[in-house]
Amino acid sequence: MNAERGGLRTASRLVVKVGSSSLTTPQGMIDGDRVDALVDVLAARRAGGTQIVLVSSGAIAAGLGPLGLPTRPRDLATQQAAASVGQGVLIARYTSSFARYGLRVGQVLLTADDMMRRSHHRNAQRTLDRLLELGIVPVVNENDTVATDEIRFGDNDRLAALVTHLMHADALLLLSDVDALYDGDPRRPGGANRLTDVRGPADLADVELGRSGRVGTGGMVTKVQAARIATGAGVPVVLTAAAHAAQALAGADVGTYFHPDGRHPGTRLLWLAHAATGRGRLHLDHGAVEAVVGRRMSLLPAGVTAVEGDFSAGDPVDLCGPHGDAVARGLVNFDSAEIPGLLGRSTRELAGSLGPEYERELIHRDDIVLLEPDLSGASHV
Ligand SMILES: Nc1ncnc2c1ncn2[C@@H]1O[C@H](COP(=O)(O)OP(=O)(O)O)[C@@H](O)[C@H]1O
Ligand SMILES: N[C@@H](CCC(=O)OP(=O)(O)O)C(=O)O
Repeated sequence: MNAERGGLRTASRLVVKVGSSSLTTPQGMIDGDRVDALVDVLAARRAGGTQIVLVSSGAIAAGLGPLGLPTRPRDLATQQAAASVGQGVLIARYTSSFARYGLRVGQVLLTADDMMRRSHHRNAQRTLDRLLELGIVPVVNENDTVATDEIRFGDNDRLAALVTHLMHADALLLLSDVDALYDGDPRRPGGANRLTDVRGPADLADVELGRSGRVGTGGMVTKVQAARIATGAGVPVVLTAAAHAAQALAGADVGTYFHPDGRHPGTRLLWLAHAATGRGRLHLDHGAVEAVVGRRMSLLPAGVTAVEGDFSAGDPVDLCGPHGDAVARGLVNFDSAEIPGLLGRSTRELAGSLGPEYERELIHRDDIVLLEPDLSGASHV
């Protein structure tokens, strides 16, 4: 075992995320044996005093069988109906499985909004902290039944990374039906090579990130995004198969180890960077892009040429350059309906005609993160 992987053995707070494919049968039923096998590993670790937050997918997949659906539905309403049925079945199974060890579980359903808005975020953190203090194993999933297409995570990989950061966990374990990240989809003929370590984006340059299997949603793209969120916040990540969970937690050389890069960005900007996409778009002229991206200044109405979308003050919006590409994301100070009347005007002029409350930036510099133009949507925070 190398010293770095040993950190998983000594971690006192862990987030473990398990994907749908590791918990359900091809017929859309919970695979009780696999749930028990995972719980055996987690309960053993709990007995050693480690606090564990379990982020579990599988609600939609577990709802397919009971609803008589042969495959995962494509439309959101049926997915939500399946999740509504499946989440109950899933949590019941975890409850009885952990009860074999005298452990209780607490169901925590979160939305992207809960991760993004400061007050919700604090609330989620307090609840999870309290559950851990009480010796409960929180079982987290996205609140699929209320999430809409625009604001949902859809996969639980990024949600798990944000929970890791929120809870100041020492490590994140991502469990899937594949035993590691490979340089290409291992299902493809010809085979692929396992990556044992990822130290930064350069190690991923030649990796083909394929789509998900039958019941999962994110595939490797969201797992790598999740790993970047967590490692960017200074937390190591191991990606491996659920069957290797015990070895991974013992620090053995299984799966792929994503090394932390040591930076600890503020929680708020981390949510902003990795929240669901902006609720609207502000189009900036060259000068405004230079000010916001180049000099890290606040965004003033004078540099905005157009606004798109229907959003409220406090919502995240994407800031687009003259070619339409999103270069930054920020929490806007005005409703979308108010903004057209402010565009191109100086704050002094606005204050003179509309009142002193308009003498402010559209987005304050402290509420802006810059976006990387790559697959991750991750940012320089
Ligand atoms: N480069 C890659 N390395 C490993 N697995 C990959 C890669 N590209 C695509 N995959 C596929 O991603 C799948 C796991 O993603 P997904 O089905 O979303 O899992 P989960 O339900 O566990 O979240 C694997 O079954 C694998 O075939
Ligand atoms: N919240 C959803 C997660 C969807 C999903 O398939 O996620 P994953 O298996 O982690 O790719 C569910 O419980 O079905």
